[in-house]
Amino acid sequence: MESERQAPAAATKTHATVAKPMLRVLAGEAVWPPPMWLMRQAGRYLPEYREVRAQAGDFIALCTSPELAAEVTLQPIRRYGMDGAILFSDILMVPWAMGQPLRFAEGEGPQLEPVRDAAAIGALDPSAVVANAAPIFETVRLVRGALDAHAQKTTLIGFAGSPFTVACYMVEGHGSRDFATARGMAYAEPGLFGTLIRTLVQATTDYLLAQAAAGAEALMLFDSWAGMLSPSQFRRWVIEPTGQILRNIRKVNAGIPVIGFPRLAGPMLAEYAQRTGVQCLGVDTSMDLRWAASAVAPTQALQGNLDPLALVAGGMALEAEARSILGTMRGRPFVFNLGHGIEKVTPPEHVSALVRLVRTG
Ligand SMILES: Cc1c2[nH]c(c1CCC(=O)O)Cc1[nH]c(c(CCC(=O)O)c1C)Cc1[nH]c(c(CCC(=O)O)c1C)Cc1[nH]c(c(C)c1CCC(=O)O)C2
Repeated sequence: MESERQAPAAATKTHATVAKPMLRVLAGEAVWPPPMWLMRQAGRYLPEYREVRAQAGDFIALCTSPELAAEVTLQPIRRYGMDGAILFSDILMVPWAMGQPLRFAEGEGPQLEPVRDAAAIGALDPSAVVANAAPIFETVRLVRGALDAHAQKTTLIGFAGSPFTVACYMVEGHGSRDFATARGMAYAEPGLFGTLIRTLVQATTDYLLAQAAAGAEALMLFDSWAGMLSPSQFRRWVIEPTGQILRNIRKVNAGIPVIGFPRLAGPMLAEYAQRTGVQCLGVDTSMDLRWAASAVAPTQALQGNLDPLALVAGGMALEAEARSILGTMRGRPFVFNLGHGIEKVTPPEHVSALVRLVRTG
């Protein structure tokens, strides 16, 4: 879309999806009150999620059981009427689908068999992702079918991790404060690290396009650890691969909007916004929204950035933070969200209070 102000909804009614508030925002329109959803909105803070999770057994089984994964995707939509439904899966399902052994150990987070040399990286099979991730695309089909059946205005969001963040876990083998092994490899063996990133660009392109073909209406790239990089490394390992994925997607799917979330990017957000081709920028809690609005094009949407801990606290602290965000973003294409994933200790009724507050603008 060329300008902030769009034709009235009536003029575009022939395309039912255009009326969905989140898609209008991603197309550059300042819809008010803003559409909202929350990162990690399906998860352990919801008793109904914990029930299905227990039924599924382990986390990967849940991600690869289409009926159960569709059910947990829809739980926060039923409970809160969110404008966005994010596919229930995980960014590490791409390495899993390329053949890297993965498990989610209780209380320890993800554990992967690290890939640190040419043999291990060469053994990864990006061309196997679409076949191995078939149950995940089936989840997308089921969720989209359920949303369409109820003529819901909720937008179905597909996602992947960005190559850099996924590579961090693949090289390190687990979560880390600083991902020093992965970032060290990027400096010491840029050719090898580059091979891993290129493998991930291919796998991620295919994976996202398959989600779009199955019914995802928007896509999001999570780059949780982008903010650890120096500016030159950020250009090389975040902006370039993300831009490549966007160009690859555009060759096949000209229209699907993409949200990029380079967490803790700071002032590098401006270059990321200009050069990657994303329609919307996810902004983390640390970022001043007024600055972010000045750093991106007026038709580029912003999404964020309530502190997940304000949502845990609730009450006046939550209200003040949420109102400040709304006041700053009024008049711009904006999707209300958290600045990072919801905390598992979040009282579900605080989410209800937030939804009421945002809905009244
Ligand atoms: C880095 C990252 C991961 N996964 C993800 C990221 C990027 C966003 C971020 O920075 O938080 C993204 C993600 N993970 C999950 C989703 C599902 C959709 C949603 O947002 O509701 C999404 C979009 C489910 C999940 N992914 C995970 C859970 C918890 C598993 C469980 O239920 O036991 C869920 C609901 C596990 C996971 N997955 C990952 C870690 C580090 C962990 C362990 C930490 C934790 O347990 O919260 C990797």
